[in-house]
Amino acid sequence: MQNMVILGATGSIGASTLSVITQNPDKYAVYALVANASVDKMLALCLAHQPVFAHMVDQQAAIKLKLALPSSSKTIVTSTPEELTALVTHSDVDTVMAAIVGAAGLVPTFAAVKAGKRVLLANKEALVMSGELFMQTAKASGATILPVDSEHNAIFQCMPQAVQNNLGFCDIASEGISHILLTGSGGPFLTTDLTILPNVTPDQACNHPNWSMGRKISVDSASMMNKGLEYIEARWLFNTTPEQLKVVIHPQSVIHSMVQYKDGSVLAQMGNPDMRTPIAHCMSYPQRISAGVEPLDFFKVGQLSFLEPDFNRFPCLKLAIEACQQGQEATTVLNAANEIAVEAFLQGRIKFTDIAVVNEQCLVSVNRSALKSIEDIIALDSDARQLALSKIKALG
Ligand SMILES: NC(=O)C1=CN([C@@H]2O[C@H](COP(=O)(O)OP(=O)(O)OC[C@H]3O[C@@H](n4cnc5c(N)ncnc54)[C@H](OP(=O)(O)O)[C@@H]3O)[C@@H](O)[C@H]2O)C=CC1
Ligand SMILES: CC(=O)[C@@H](O)[C@H](O)COP(=O)(O)O
Ligand SMILES: [Mn+2]
Repeated sequence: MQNMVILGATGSIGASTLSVITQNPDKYAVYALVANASVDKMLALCLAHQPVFAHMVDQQAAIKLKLALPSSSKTIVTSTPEELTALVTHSDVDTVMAAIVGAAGLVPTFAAVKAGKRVLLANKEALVMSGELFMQTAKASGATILPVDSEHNAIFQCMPQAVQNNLGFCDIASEGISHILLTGSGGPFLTTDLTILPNVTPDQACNHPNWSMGRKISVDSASMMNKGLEYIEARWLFNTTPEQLKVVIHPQSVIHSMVQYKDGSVLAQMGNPDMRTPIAHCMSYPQRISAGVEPLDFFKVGQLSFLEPDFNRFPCLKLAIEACQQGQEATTVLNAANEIAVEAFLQGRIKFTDIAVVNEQCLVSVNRSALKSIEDIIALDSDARQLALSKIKALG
């Protein structure tokens, strides 16, 4: 039996994880559920899964949850940052699903890594901000990192055992690999007339053609910043050089990524676009369990197609690839700026096309210094957020 903590339990990945747990009750137990402020969702999850702990980052939400739980409930409600660290590092915990959205996921995810847990990593922003330190810390603590993000999970599945056993420090060339092909759908605006892009609405941006996801990652898919963040994520997980990592647009999201070997072989992982597949893979690795996912029907899929990304349409992808080349400071700044810009777009304060403008302005002008610790990274993240807010204000 694996005892699990689910960071981001009320979100899309949280729901998929709990669905896989429900289908495999003999293998997994819910130790703790963690969210920010969604009291009603958390209450429903507590009643259904009866975790030992329910943690709400928002203190008012924690108070409301305590009042709403029936007196018969044994779930303990917590709320302070110290209590959250204690939860994820507790000796009873085997596995932590890291699925808080954005930079907010960094501290608890990093605590789980430092404590040597089995960490199922969906929160790509944590790796974008702290990749080098994250992988070094995992090596030192003996934590097992398993990639949940569908592309990275696909790449992982197409890698030889030696790479799977040495994430972050592998030499993929010596394993006969020439390239990783990171696939992306191109999102809802792949063929939209460029003159219309400044006027698209948040709901249109969140209307992903293939995946049902939270709003932040959905906007990132629409701008292809998601693929940029994933490019950086892949760089750290698979220790790649720029020449070893290529982005391919694949609008159907049936192939979740590929690995090209020097003998000409290309290994691809495929499946219906349903996050329960990579989640179940990570939960049971190296075994396999049922995930409740419909088998892929190739006759229904019909055609698979591939395109080269157009940086004119998707400037955020170019910015992220450039930031990855520049290093950890640049990727931390870009991630922070993007979170602020996406939130402003979702609130109707800036245009969709302004997201790339804010990101670029922050990337060129933030004051960067060497990042040696999580505290340094958080300080830079905070500065970049302030800068992004000032850039948004200046846009009018
Ligand atoms: N959805 C998907 O298919 C995929 C997602 N990912 C990654 O997984 C992560 C989660 O995405 P997704 O599930 O779509 O996001 P959602 O928006 O659906 O869920 C976000 C979760 O994070 C919680 N949260 C938000 N802010 C905080 C905070 N400050 N402290 C603690 N918890 C917080 C939310 O709690 P509350 O409800 O209380 O606000 C919620 O549980 C992201 O990093 C995303 O990039 C990666 C691949 C695929
Ligand atoms: C499901 C998942 O992993 C997402 O990150 C997904 O890849 C988003 O789709 P895009 O390929 O459009 O970014
Ligand atoms: Mn992905």
